[in-house]
Amino acid sequence: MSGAAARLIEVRDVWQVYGARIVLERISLGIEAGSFVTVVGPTGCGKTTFLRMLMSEETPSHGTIRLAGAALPGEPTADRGVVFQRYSVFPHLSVLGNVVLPLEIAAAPLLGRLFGAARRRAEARARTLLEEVGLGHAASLYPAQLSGGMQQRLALAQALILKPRVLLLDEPFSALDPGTRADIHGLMRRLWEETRMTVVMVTHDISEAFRLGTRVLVFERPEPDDPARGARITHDIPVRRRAPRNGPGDDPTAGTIAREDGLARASSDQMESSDRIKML
Ligand SMILES: Nc1ncnc2c1ncn2[C@@H]1O[C@H](COP(=O)(O)OP(=O)(O)OP(=O)(O)O)[C@@H](O)[C@H]1O
Repeated sequence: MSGAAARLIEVRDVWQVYGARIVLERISLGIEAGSFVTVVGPTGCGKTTFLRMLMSEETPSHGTIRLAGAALPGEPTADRGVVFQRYSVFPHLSVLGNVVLPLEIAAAPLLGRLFGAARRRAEARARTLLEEVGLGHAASLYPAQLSGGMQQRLALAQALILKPRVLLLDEPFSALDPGTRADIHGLMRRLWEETRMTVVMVTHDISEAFRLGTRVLVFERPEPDDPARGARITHDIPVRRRAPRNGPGDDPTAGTIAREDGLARASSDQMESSDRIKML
């Protein structure tokens, strides 16, 4: 398959303008099916705005976004799952109920409920996924009874139950403590490897961006104080991993990340940029 044919998302000359303020300008890129793209950049540079456009929660002021060769639908669709930093799950539903709900809405959009055998099938599917994300024991609990890490595992399960082609993540792990975050990184990579879905993740954490991503995009405003200049993609960095020591079943998040050789040569500029971002 040629590179162009494998592109699932095609962004062409996208701008986003709010009143007199240009937030994003000249954003063009292709995202290959199965890639894990991470987006970093200073606060307020338009990362979430970019993600919201991929979700169809916002329309670009200018330019086009295509998904699988067709114009992006005008509203969010089940083939694009999403997880936010917080509040992705419904507090009044049990853990199981939260994961069954997307199946109910997809199968019975008017009632939003399934009954009898259809409900049992949906619950069995949800329980399997809950086991996969490490929440098999927590199916009858409510979100308020879960730790932050468990809530984000639940949010991932809820986003994955409809098997989206694209998973959009907006700082999903940033509120977690470092140990919990490391665990969920392992889970995220395993889910990504198993499903081969395409992931676009916004993060403030540059080491997380390189640990999880196959490609890191840096958004930056060339003139931060000039409202007439929006952010652009200033660096587009492929990431490759060294093989794990004991084979592919080993720790998928082992921190052995290296840049593509060609880019390593140009990386001092990029590291300066990365350091700047880290400090913001
Ligand atoms: N609907 C809107 N109307 C007006 N301005 C908006 C709107 N949405 C976002 N903005 C502005 O666009 C800019 C970019 O916001 P965005 O949330 O995309 O940035 P970000 O890079 O995700 O920031 P952070 O890293 O702090 O989360 C901000 O100045 C924000 O105030």
